[in-house]
Amino acid sequence: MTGNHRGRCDLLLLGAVESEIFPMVSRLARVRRRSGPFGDTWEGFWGDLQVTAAVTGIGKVNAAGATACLLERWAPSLVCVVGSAGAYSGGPLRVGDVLVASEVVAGDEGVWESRGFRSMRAIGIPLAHDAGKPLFGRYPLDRSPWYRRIREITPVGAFGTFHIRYGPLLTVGMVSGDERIALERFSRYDAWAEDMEGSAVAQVCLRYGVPVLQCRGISNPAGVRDKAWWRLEEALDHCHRVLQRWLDAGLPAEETENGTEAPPSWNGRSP
Ligand SMILES: O=C(O)c1cccc(C(=O)CC[C@H]2O[C@@H](n3cnc4c(=O)[nH]cnc43)[C@H](O)[C@@H]2O)c1
Repeated sequence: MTGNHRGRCDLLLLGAVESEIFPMVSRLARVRRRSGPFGDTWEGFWGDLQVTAAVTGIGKVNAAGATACLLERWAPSLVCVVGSAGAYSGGPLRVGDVLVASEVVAGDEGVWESRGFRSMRAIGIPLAHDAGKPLFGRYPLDRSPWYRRIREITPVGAFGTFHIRYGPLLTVGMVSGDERIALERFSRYDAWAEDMEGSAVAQVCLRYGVPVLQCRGISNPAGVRDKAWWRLEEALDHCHRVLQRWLDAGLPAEETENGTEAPPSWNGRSP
């Protein structure tokens, strides 16, 4: 089915490529596929939760375009990004671990001079605003009730054979191509891992006032291009297991004394 469908969902699940969302789509009930301007969506149910899943394509432009288009059409209560990431060796993550982003950092914006880089903050130009406060490319994801809830459902530490950690994720347009670049990014941005979509999705969600969670399995050490070191399938499987635990626990409904609370807008603010 194609067209300009508009609807609503509790959860919008986004991955850059099909393998990042298909295992979750296959676990939904009553799945229905629809074509849209940014590719196909899959609508289904996880218990009572109405879930829409979509593939954004790789990189920030694909991710931002798809996110804006999907938010317009589906008005989700919550967005969740799943996928893989490369871990910086100076941080606590190892291949197979799962990183839940406490903040996502835009790693490409700023000024590149012969003597080094200057951040958006250093040049005084914000990339977005949250409740009137300028944001220069670091988007906190740890202030929503959903983030607090998932920390309770899946606390830091061992989860079967791997570890779950909560920490900063850097988004880059160009993957770290060797260990020197990875080390430089680790020191400059104070992030534990890198991906290619996270900050773009967060920035668009911020503009729409929709909260977002981001969960990535570590597929490789950042800066290592030799695929013999990569464990992509394992990383995605671990990421999906964590997401499944959240969904089984009833995300994204926010239970309160009075029943289900209206979702707060971005960053835990009230609408
Ligand atoms: O060919 C390479 O050297 C290479 C190195 C790292 C990643 C790629 C990709 O094409 C994967 C991009 C895809 O996966 C996420 N991802 C996974 N690991 C990393 C990483 O180390 N650095 C940045 N992104 C990574 C990313 O979000 C994309 O969706 C190729």
